[in-house]
Amino acid sequence: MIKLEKIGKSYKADNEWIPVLKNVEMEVNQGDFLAIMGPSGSGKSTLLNLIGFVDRNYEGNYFLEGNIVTSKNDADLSKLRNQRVGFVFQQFNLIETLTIEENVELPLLYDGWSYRETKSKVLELLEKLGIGDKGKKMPKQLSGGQQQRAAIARAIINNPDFILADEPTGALDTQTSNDIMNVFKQLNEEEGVTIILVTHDPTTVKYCNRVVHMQDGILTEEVR
Ligand SMILES: Nc1ncnc2c1ncn2[C@@H]1O[C@H](COP(=O)(O)OP(=O)(O)OP(=O)(O)O)[C@@H](O)[C@H]1O
Repeated sequence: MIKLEKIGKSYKADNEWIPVLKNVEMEVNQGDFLAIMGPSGSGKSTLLNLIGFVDRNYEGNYFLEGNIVTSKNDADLSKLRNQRVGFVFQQFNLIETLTIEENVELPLLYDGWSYRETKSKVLELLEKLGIGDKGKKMPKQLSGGQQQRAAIARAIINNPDFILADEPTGALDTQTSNDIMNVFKQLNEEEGVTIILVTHDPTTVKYCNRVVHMQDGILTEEVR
């Protein structure tokens, strides 16, 4: 599904180019639940942004379903981002001035759906994620775990090919972290949703079926 070949990326600091990703080779298959682990500053978020079509300044080749992504322009990349990827972040990143329902329906509206069509789809998904009664609330009125469920709903509402989750349990207590990881696990096992998770937390890794480690921009896969 995703294939990265010899990916390299550097940032310029004080007139010097600092390599952040070095010759990264990676394949992600449909249905994988993959963890990316590694110390702070090792390049995990840089890699995630590249996989999520946020960044296109890198060396090497990126293939999605066998098609090369590397040479696409910004407009094509933003279309891919809207249709193919769901993002989940540590701080939830819900829009504070919109209700939960409105937050979750946004990706559908961007995709050209009418308000009338989105309603039942949003309500069904909120119900499935255990926050069916929270649709009319504002994000601030929900607990961290409930907000993350809403963010997951927003990430999967338009059936993306894969979810990119950047430390999605980093702001949650242990019990709520486990609840959220179980939501991901259920989506992965029951609906075949492909998930790529950046995490510092070894306890979240037991939910994943593959683990890769990033160290100074070099990616290696753990043999399990
Ligand atoms: N826009 C940028 N300009 C310059 N340097 C950057 C930029 N973004 C990231 N870096 C540098 O690239 C390196 C990798 O950063 P990245 O955010 O990918 O690491 P990370 O593994 O995700 O870290 P963390 O776990 O702390 O989020 C760091 O040294 C960082 O300072």
